[in-house]
Amino acid sequence: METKQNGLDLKKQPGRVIDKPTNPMVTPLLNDLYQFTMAYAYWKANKQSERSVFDLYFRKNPFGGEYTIFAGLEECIKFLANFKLSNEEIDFVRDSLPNCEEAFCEYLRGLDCSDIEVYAIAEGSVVFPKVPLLRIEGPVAVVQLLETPFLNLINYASLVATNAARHRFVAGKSKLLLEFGARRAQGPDGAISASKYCYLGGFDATSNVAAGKLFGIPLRGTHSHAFVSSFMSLDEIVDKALRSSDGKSTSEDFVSLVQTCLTKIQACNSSSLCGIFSETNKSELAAFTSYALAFPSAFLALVDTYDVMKSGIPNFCAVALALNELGYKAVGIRLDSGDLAYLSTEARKFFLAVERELKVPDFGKMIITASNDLNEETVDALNKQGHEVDAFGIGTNLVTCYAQAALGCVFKLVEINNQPRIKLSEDVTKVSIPCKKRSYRLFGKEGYPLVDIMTGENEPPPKVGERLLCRHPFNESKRAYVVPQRVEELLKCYWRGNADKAREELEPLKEIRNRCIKQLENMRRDHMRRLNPTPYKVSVSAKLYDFIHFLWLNEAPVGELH
Ligand SMILES: Nc1ncnc2c1ncn2[C@@H]1O[C@H](COP(=O)(O)OP(=O)(O)OP(=O)(O)O)[C@@H](O)[C@H]1O
Ligand SMILES: O=P(O)(O)OC[C@H]1O[C@H](OP(=O)(O)OP(=O)(O)O)[C@H](O)[C@@H]1O
Ligand SMILES: O=C(O)c1cccnc1
Ligand SMILES: [Mg+2]
Repeated sequence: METKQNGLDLKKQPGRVIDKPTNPMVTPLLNDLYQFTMAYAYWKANKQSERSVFDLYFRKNPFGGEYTIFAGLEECIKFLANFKLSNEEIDFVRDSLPNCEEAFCEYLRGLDCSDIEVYAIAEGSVVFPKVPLLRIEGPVAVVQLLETPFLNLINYASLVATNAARHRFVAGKSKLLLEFGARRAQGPDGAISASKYCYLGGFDATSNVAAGKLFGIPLRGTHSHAFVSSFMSLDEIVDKALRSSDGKSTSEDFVSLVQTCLTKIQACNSSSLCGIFSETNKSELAAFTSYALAFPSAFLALVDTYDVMKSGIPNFCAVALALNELGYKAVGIRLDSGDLAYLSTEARKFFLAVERELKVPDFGKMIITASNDLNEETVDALNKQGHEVDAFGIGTNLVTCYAQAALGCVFKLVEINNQPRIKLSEDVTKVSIPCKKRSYRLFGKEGYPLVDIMTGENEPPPKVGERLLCRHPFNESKRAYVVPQRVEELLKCYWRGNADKAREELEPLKEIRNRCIKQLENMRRDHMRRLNPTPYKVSVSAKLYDFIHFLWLNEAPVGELH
């Protein structure tokens, strides 16, 4: 039987209060039925406590790339710390299993994760296929009950974090990336998880208020077309007074001030301004003016409701100039349709012309935000054409991971009762790597990671400056000697029921995000490029290679030809 901590609450040990999972739906029942049927069958066979080791890993990087961002670990640890089946849940399991004996229910009632150990790569790390992201050890029936929830918590988190990182890569470091996906995400958890993990993957902010509150992610937003089209005319604006930013004076009629500014722009004889517009849409001007009255120090406008260059931009500039006269600085515009390269360039020219003609310092530096079905390809295309966008608002393609539906992490038994296990397949990429293993990242002379290597648990670790043979796990001819300049052990202990032994603390999201950004910056550029990136090498030690192939031959039946 599992060793209990004498009824001690695992999540409330001194100095180690671990919250519940973010989503209250994450309970032991968020599981596949077969985990419970297997748990029952293990229990019937009196095998439930056999010490097992499982690896959680993926087989192929997503989005046609050669890297993945590991995310979701914190939620797994929260799940472990709070793992307990309620009486109601046990009743449901009893009713869901045929012939369930009461003694099994008693066994379930006593289960927690005090006898589980989890070793993991730090969340936010750049990771590669086949290398375990997590190694989970414990009584086989309990570990089996962790498979589905862990995969659920890691698969989407890592996929969307990787998607975010890829968008960051094409957009470049200097651009502001805003996640706008809540309305298009796959349900409430999709929205909350997307906001969290897009931030982890390098986005700057989210429009999702709940995610801002839950995780402290910066909130950003503009306004929608509905706000613009809800206005009919300037006469709707009743309270027209606006105090100056220093509070020393008040414009009693900000609407007239805006109209005067519009006339000023119209009267400019600059070739960049005149001829572009004559009459602008007055209901749009009313909307912008109202928005500025509500947010004089954070004014920005969605300028594509009627016509970007003939109406939206001149109207925005009129309101921005009026604000400027009262000591405020407008923030900028959002473009949500049309040719974003062309329109952003034209908008910038217009702002610069206003700066020059009307002598308004920094007017040319207005922030131009672009949105509308953006994805890696469109951002890349915009870069190639040349554009003046400062911020990208990205929703649907980012949070739904439109380019790839799932990461495909798996959870495989690699050892039980100290006996290594292997899963064979016709497809070599699906053969599991047996044994309780350690893994290391080896860094080269230039500071970049060169190769990840897995070894048996008891092999001596790779040493700096010492030549080491790294072998492809399945392809005999692929091997290389490496002399590492730095060695980093990848798997660290994040959970053990026995709180007296050291384990890694859970980190704030911001630190995880920093790790992700730093590690991505330290990858060799050819692994990162979008077209035909070079695969990063994942290897095993010579000893583990030999053992894998010995076990493979041992387990694979010899065919007979007739
Ligand atoms: N310069 C550009 N190069 C490549 N793609 C672009 C460029 N500008 C915009 N896009 C993308 O082209 C698509 C245009 O979308 P769509 O055909 O729906 O037109 P739209 O501008 O939204 O028109 P509408 O106002 O009628 O909705 C979007 O996915 C957008 O991100
Ligand atoms: O395009 P996404 O990447 O998903 O970004 C979010 C979109 O959501 C908003 O409008 P919405 O799409 O609801 O309306 P619209 O398509 O008419 O602009 C916004 O204007 C963006 O277009
Ligand atoms: O704030 C915005 O501009 C926004 C938010 C969500 C979706 N689209 C746009
Ligand atoms: Mg849209």
